[in-house]
Formats: sequence, C-alpha cells, structure tokens
Amino acid sequence: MNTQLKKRNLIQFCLIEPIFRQNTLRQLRNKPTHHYNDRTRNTKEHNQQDYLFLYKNKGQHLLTNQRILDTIVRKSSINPTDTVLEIGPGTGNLTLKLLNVASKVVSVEIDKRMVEVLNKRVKEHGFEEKLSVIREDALKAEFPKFDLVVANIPYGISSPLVAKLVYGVNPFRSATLLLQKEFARRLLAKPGDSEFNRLAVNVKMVADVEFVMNVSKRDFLPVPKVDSSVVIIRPKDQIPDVNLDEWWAFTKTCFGKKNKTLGATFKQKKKVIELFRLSKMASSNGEEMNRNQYVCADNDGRQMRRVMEKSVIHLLAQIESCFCSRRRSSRF
Ligand SMILES: C[S@@+](CC[C@H](N)C(=O)[O-])C[C@H]1O[C@@H](n2cnc3c(N)ncnc32)[C@H](O)[C@@H]1O
Repeated sequence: MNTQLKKRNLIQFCLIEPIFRQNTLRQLRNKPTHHYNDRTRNTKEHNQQDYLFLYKNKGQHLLTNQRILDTIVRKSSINPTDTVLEIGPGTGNLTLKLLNVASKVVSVEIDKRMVEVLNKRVKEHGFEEKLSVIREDALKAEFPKFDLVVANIPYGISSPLVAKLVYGVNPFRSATLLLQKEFARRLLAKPGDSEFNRLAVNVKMVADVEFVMNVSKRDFLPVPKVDSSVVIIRPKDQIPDVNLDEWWAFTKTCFGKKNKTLGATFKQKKKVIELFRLSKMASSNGEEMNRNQYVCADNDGRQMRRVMEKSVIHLLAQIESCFCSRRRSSRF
C-alpha cells in the first residue's frame, strides 16, 4: 500500500465530505489518516465526517491558522466594492474570509472535489451569490476582470502564475500571495544579492514586491516540508518602454548559466548571437549581421550594450550590479 500511495503522489488525507466515496481512490481509505480537525470548521461540518485525499502534486496544503488568514486579508486592503481573484481556493478557508469583505470573489480551482466542498461551505455561509468558481487550471484559464488577487497558491505553479499575472492582460491593483519561502526570497532578491535571478529582474521591471510575513509549515494541513512567506506584488504605474520579447531574451541570456558573471557571458560571441535569435531580431542573413553588428561582442561584456542599444540599453542600469554577481538562477 505504501508504494501505491507514493505512486499516486498522495500525502495524507483529511476529514472533509462524503465526496470521497465516489472517488476512484476508495481502496486507500483505510490508510492512516491525518484527521482534519480543522480549526476553521464548525461543529455542524465536523459531524459530516469523511475523508478527502490531498495531493502533493496539486500542492494541496490547506492553511488553517485563523490569525494568518485574517492577516492576509487585512494586509490585502480589500475595498467592499472589489472583485478578488483567488487561485486555488481548496476547501475555502481563505475564500470565506474574502467573501466577508469583498464585493465578489472569483476562485479558480483545478480539483472538482475541492470545488464541491467549497460550494457547499460557501452556501452554508450564505455567500453563494458573491462567489463564482472557474474549475480549470489557473495557468490555462482566462481570468475575468478583477481588482486584486489574494491567494494561497499551489507552489508548483508559482513562476508561471506570477508571470501570467504581472505580464498578463488584466490590470490589477495588487496580488497578495502565499508562496514557498525560498521562492519569495528569490522574488525579493535585489541586484548584488547572491540570489538575484531572472525572476526577480523580470518581475521588478513591471512591479514592486513587498515582504509581508513568514508563515510556518505548521500552519498548514497536512504539514508541508517547506515554510512559506506572504508577499504583495503591486504592478508599477509606469513601466519602461521596452520590447518584451527582446527583454525576456536578454534576461534569459544574462541568467542562462548559473556560475557565470554577465561580463563573462557576453564575452562569448555565440551568446550575443543566441540573444538575437531569441529576441527574433536575427534576420535570414544572420551571417552579415554577424560581421556588422555582433562583432562588438568579440571584446568584452560592456560592448554588449551597443548591440542592444535600440531596445534595452537603458534598462541595463537596473541590473548593473549583476555584472559582478557570481551565482544566479535562470528560472522565471
Ligand atoms: C495550497 S492549496 C490552498 C488551499 C486554500 N486556498 C487554503 O489556503 O487552504 C492549493 C489549491 O490549489 C489547487 N490547484 C492546484 N493546481 C492548480 C491549478 N493549476 N489551477 C488551479 N488550482 C490549482 C489545489 O487543488 C488546491 O486546492
């Protein structure tokens, strides 16, 4: 049975609703359980005892500390007229708090079982009119209009989700996100920090990131392996006028090799050629461009600036200190 559990990427299963009975994982029901004596649920709900498997590969760790949930909502500065987008509502611990203060909540949840529990709990609290649920992968879903994001997201989709939010089509005021602590640190890293990385550069170009608080792993059910942090991302009013394809290609090239300084990276002519290819600037007569334009990369990293002059040159200043940074991460 142990192997079976591992294969299914199952962490633990928690007391929730009878939905479990229809579930194909019925044979696992007798495994030792982590009882969901959830500090957030009332007696009535407790009486409807049953189990719901929580999956590691879906990041299903429920935040159960009321104090942390309240702080997240308070720090998000939600107005009574706001529509809040929540990614991964799970069983609705945070959703119920959001529904208390917002005009509307749009929750995007991939797991049908969670949606059923969520709808039931929300109905019991009389908030059903204020909630709309999109049962879809948040990375694929088309988000409706919203004012702000407040979410305890599945950590596995942190990078693409942050990118989708800050580079997406929906304008929003702020995104209060509960993230894996390590990920939050990378997001908050500054030029010159050993952790400075592509993610931080790309996000900082379009948004400001504020640290709010750390959250212990013990505040989740089941307890994950990692601690968490809450950050608030606020899109900048004005972002630099830059071709984003070129910018992403540039940062990809800058942070492509972990243990290489930018100076060393751009001493390589092939890196500059790669940069042009990535940014779709290279034309079919790449050979000619090589000689005429890329040649400036032959000498040292500083000459790279001339190559990118038309597009991102003015932004280089922001990451100047990276030139002496030794360890960098290329993940976005
Ligand atoms: C960390 S739990 C948070 C649950 C709840 N917000 C809480 O704080 O107790 C993440 C939730 O996101 C859902 N989820 C996982 N991957 C998702 C995806 N790609 N799109 C939408 N929801 C997802 C999981 O099913 C789970 O309910």
